[in-house]
Amino acid sequence: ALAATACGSDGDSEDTGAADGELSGTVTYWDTSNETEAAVFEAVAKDFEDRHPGVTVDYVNIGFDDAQNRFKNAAGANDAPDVMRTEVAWVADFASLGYLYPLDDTAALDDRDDFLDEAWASTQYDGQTWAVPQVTDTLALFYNRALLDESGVEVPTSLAEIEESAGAFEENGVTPLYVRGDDPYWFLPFLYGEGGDLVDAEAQEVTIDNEAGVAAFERMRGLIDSGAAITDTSDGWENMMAGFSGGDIAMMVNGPWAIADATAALGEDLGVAPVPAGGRQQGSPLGGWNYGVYAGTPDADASFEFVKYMASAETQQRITEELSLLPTRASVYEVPAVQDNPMVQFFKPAVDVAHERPWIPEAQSLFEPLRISIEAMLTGSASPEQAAGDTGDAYRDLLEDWS
Ligand SMILES: C[C@H]1O[C@H](O[C@H]2[C@H](O)[C@@H](O)[C@@H](O[C@H]3[C@H](O)[C@@H](O)[C@@H](O[C@H]4[C@H](O)[C@@H](O)[C@@H](O)O[C@@H]4CO)O[C@@H]3CO)O[C@@H]2CO)[C@H](O)[C@H](O)[C@@H]1N[C@H]1C[C@@H](CO)[C@H](O)[C@@H](O)[C@@H]1O
Repeated sequence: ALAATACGSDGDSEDTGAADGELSGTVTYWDTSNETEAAVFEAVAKDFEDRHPGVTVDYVNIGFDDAQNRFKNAAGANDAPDVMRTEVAWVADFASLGYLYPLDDTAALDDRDDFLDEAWASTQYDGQTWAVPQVTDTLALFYNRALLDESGVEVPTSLAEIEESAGAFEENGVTPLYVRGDDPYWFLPFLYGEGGDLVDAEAQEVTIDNEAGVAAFERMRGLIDSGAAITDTSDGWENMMAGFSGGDIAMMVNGPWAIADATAALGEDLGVAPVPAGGRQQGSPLGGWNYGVYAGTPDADASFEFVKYMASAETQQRITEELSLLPTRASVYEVPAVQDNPMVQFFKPAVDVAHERPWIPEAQSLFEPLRISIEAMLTGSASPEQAAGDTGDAYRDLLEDWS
């Protein structure tokens, strides 16, 4: 039975025909966070029950791989979770399919002006708000201070400097850099570093196979051929974290979701810096996550109040204090405990200059063809030029009448 009274954040309650202040129902929340993050996100989600004894929170961690398809399959079968951790590039996709609840006039959207512009942008589609921001992120260079000091290497600011450092590291049996070859997101700093991009959404033009795009594939290929970087076409996350945590690899490119594990392994030896520049400039992608409400959620008021609680300044502060993930509310960056967090001090300015992607429904579908082309290049079945060209051809198939 649904008896729901929406309680505003200041405790007043509009009676929606139920016992005063009583919110009831079940909220199933699908989370994609990694193992270390999940411990915190589950505890935070379950604490909602203390505030609303009539509500049961069913926290389900489904991991990241295939999460997008799993939600779409579940929604297509009208069997989706009430609230879904929605990656910034999934919002337009899910909304265009009618799978998300429009949140503009619901309790889920509280103090909307407090959200960072770059986080808010990914929640908008076709003039409406389809999700509420959770965390924002970008990629950075994680390095092991002890290994750099032992080899007398300064923190590199460019891929060329990383190639130059290979000799010094080799003398200590250390590999300079790990670059993921199994996750196309990790290709973006190479692409932006050459002044390129996947597409030009304004001009409706595919640009991955232009001169800058080809240069990016060549830059990645060259870094690996030089011996300065190692990579894999599968199990990249596990291999990267094991090598970096174990001291075999001096540097890795990664995001805030890796801070907790990297800090546990390296402690004070962990340093972070901007991703190294390519041949033209330095650039890193903007990523992140939002809360989406399933369009067919049966206990809508409970789902809205759950999202309002999870995206609240109080909850965001707790998540940053426990995991060093980046808040999406400006007010949370004013809290001393957040201001004093060295990881926030580094990543917030990095996010402010990160490269935004076009929030169009097709945006998320550009990565799989890129992943396939990168794998072909790394396994030697495609030259950098062929890899760029194959990706461009795949994009033109996906994006009808784009040039
Ligand atoms: C190929 C995939 O391309 C896209 O994904 C992009 C994504 O759009 C980009 O924004 C970016 O995401 C960042 C993210 O912003 C950043 O926060 C971080 O996330 C952390 C969490 O922080 C951390 O908590 C934890 O969760 O761990 C997370 C993961 O680290 O890192 C993410 C990048 O990993 O990069 C993604 C590309 O990977 C598609 O959306 C699909 O996912 C597609 N895969 C499917 C394609 C299907 C066939 O079409 C195939 O059948 C299926 O089997 C495949 O699954």
